[in-house]
Amino acid sequence: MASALEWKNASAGYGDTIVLENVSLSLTPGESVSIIGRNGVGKTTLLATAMGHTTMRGGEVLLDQQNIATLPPYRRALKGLGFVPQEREIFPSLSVKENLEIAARSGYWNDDRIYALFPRLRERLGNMGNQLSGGEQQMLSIARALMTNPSVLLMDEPTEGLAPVLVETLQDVIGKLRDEGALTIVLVEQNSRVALAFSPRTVVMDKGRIVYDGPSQTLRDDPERLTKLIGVAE
Ligand SMILES: Nc1ncnc2c1ncn2[C@@H]1O[C@H](COP(=O)(O)OP(=O)(O)OP(=O)(O)O)[C@@H](O)[C@H]1O
Repeated sequence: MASALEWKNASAGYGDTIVLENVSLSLTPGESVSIIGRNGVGKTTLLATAMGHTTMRGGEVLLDQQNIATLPPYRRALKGLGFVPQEREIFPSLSVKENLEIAARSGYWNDDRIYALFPRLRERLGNMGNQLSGGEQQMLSIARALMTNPSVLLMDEPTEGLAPVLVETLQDVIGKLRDEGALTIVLVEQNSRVALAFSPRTVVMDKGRIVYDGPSQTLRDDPERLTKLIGVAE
């Protein structure tokens, strides 16, 4: 099947530093994949390279089979790449409603669908971005990306720093997104339990390369192998 998003022999980094080395990864439309790996192996850089926030040294990034590697980030967003950054980056002096409105583009995701998915945000519509808990900020960051009606959603460690109960809420939300089936989703996740539960396919990165790309079940069934791959038992 044709790919929705593909990194093709992608090498990329920051200035003279190369972080990603010849990475190839392809997702079919509607597919979800989890990316795991220890700190600093290049998971964020993989997403940043799709978004155009790194210096590419070779290879291509294809969205709907079109090479987007030379486009600036905003053009990639307009073409259907949605991004939920690790830092959340919501606007602190805009209300929840304004944070959502500023991103809105017509399509499947509208106010009603967003509030059905995130009832909590409906209750906080008038709150400013800086008057939200960490969990609410994370929800707003995902909601804002959805309001752009992307075809591919890249999420960078959405559960980071959240209390266990909020991790569960968020897991429910991203599970619903996955089950709707229309979105292609790349989830970068430190929490390997969350990552392996989220998608049937998991990619493990190490030192800027892909060292495993296969069923999540295989890693769930073989904790020893998982530990070897990511160096942490969870
Ligand atoms: N803006 C930047 N400028 C220079 N080097 C960077 C920059 N961002 C990341 N790096 C370096 O690139 C390498 C990969 O970092 P990256 O953030 O992609 O890893 P990661 O797997 O997402 O880690 P973590 O799980 O800690 O977020 C690291 O060595 C990091 O120091």
